[in-house]
Amino acid sequence: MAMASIARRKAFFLTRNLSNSSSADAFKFSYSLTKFSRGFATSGSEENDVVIIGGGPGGYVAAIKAAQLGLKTTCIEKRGTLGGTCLNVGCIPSKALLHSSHMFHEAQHSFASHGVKFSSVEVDLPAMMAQKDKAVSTLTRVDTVDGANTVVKGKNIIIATGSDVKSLPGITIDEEKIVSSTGALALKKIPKKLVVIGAGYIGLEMGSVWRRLGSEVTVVEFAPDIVPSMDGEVRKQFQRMLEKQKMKFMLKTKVVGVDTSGDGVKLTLEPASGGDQTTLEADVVLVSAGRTPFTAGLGLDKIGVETDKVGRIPVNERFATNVSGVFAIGDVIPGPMLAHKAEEDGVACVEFIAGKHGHVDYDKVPGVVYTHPEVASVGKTEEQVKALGVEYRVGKFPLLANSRAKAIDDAEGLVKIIAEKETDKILGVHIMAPNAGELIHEAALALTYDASSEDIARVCHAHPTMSEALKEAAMATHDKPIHI
Ligand SMILES: Cc1cc2nc3c(=O)[nH]c(=O)nc-3n(C[C@H](O)[C@H](O)[C@H](O)COP(=O)(O)OP(=O)(O)OC[C@H]3O[C@@H](n4cnc5c(N)ncnc54)[C@H](O)[C@@H]3O)c2cc1C
Ligand SMILES: NC(=O)c1ccc[n+]([C@@H]2O[C@H](COP(=O)([O-])OP(=O)(O)OC[C@H]3O[C@@H](n4cnc5c(N)ncnc54)[C@H](O)[C@@H]3O)[C@@H](O)[C@H]2O)c1
Repeated sequence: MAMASIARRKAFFLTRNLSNSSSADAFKFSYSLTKFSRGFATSGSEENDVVIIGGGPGGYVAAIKAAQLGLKTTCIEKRGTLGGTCLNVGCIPSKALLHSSHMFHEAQHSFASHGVKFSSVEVDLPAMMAQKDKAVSTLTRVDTVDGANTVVKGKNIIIATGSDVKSLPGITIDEEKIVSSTGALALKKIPKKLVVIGAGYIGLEMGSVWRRLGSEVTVVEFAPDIVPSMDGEVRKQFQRMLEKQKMKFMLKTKVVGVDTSGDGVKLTLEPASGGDQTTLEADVVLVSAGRTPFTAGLGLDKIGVETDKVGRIPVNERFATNVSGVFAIGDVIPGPMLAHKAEEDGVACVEFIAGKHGHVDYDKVPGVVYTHPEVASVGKTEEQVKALGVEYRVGKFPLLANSRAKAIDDAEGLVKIIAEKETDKILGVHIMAPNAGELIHEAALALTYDASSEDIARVCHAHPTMSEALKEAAMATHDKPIHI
């Protein structure tokens, strides 16, 4: 039993494996604790202004913000470390492996053309995993303290319990042969054949990691397209690029059975619309068909907090649930399941609790797939704009015409801007580029301030940078680009 505190931040964090107490009040939990930091924690019957359940990007950010606003705050986390899914088994370890595997791939396939030669290059998987673990552990600071049981009370409760992998009927995740993202981040050897179920964020990122390290990767996707939420034109180029990297796709296909009785796994597949079955063999199968809100053990029904048919907790614009004093944020509520969105929820939620104003615009939350090149977007896709019946213009600029991308010989991709025809207001920006996840924020800022494509085009951009591709695409939207 442990307590974690981030003393310099003044919020108070408890980490302990929490299960619902037998009490009818679902939010009275017992803890072993107690050591308090800077007067922001509570003890025994002392009441907090805010109690936050879950120490992921939603919960811990809400806790820090609440403490900054002078609210007496306790954040309860059942893991031994803060950071939630994102830091422990999500964003950070996956980006560490994406980076390491990209370096290996570059060393194998690109260094020689830059005049960097060596006789051989090999993967040291334990060292790669150790580097990933170091990235995680240096970000999860925890001081643990044992103590006696107590009850934590709060005037306001924020549920920030996140999400868990969505299981598929008839497929049991054992984290060895059939893995979730958590298992895929910690494989002990490189699988010869990896089958990925679901061509979404996790499938394409983790599929890329293992493909670069040498696995044959086949992605089975139920929908007709990969990453169904992505702009159609960008998605087509993205798929072609992944296929060039030798990732195989079986679209409009569903997995209807798995047999793990032999050495590997035998999958039975069927067209999504029904038809003849086929089989596929794998050493490891990654289940990445989405994530589901996690509220197990909270006893929400006991206090009457409603959930929708997929288990999410509906909230209003102030993040309030249907029960007074109970709020919810992050993956457990509707909206994109992204760490930065959970953080924004957390900040806005406690601002409301503190009597201030908060705001999160889900239409302007950037999304990034951290493959190589990365694919990032903010705002609407062309399909969404069309469906709204808005008249629009599209401006595009290929990376092939960008001097920085050419200089570093990494010029696959494009910038695409969609703007309202009448006003030139930017409605959506989609970027496929090596560093698209960084480039997208200029577009996010532009959308937030209702900028026009001309506004971006008239900003002086440093040369040579890939950001110039955004400027040129903006020029192409309302006028003409210079360099094509
Ligand atoms: C492999 C992978 C890669 C990802 N990569 C990215 C990325 O690159 N960028 C991005 O934006 N998003 C990414 N995500 C998504 C991101 O991790 C989530 O959107 C984010 O973590 C949600 O934050 P949260 O605070 O809502 O929930 P979580 O991070 O899930 O945190 C919830 C916390 O609550 C705790 N908890 C649950 N129940 C209780 C309880 N009863 N008592 C106490 N504590 C409890 C859990 O232990 C957990 O630590 C990734 C996800 C995965 C799986
Ligand atoms: N870079 C990032 O920001 C990042 C990285 C990883 C995860 N995440 C977050 O984590 C969440 C979960 O990721 P994910 O990749 O599991 O989900 P996802 O929603 O991104 O993709 C799931 C894919 O699986 C497909 N699918 C669903 N059921 C299927 C079935 N039975 N057979 C075959 N395909 C099926 C869906 O059509 C979809 O394309 C995402 O929503 C994302 O927000 C974000």
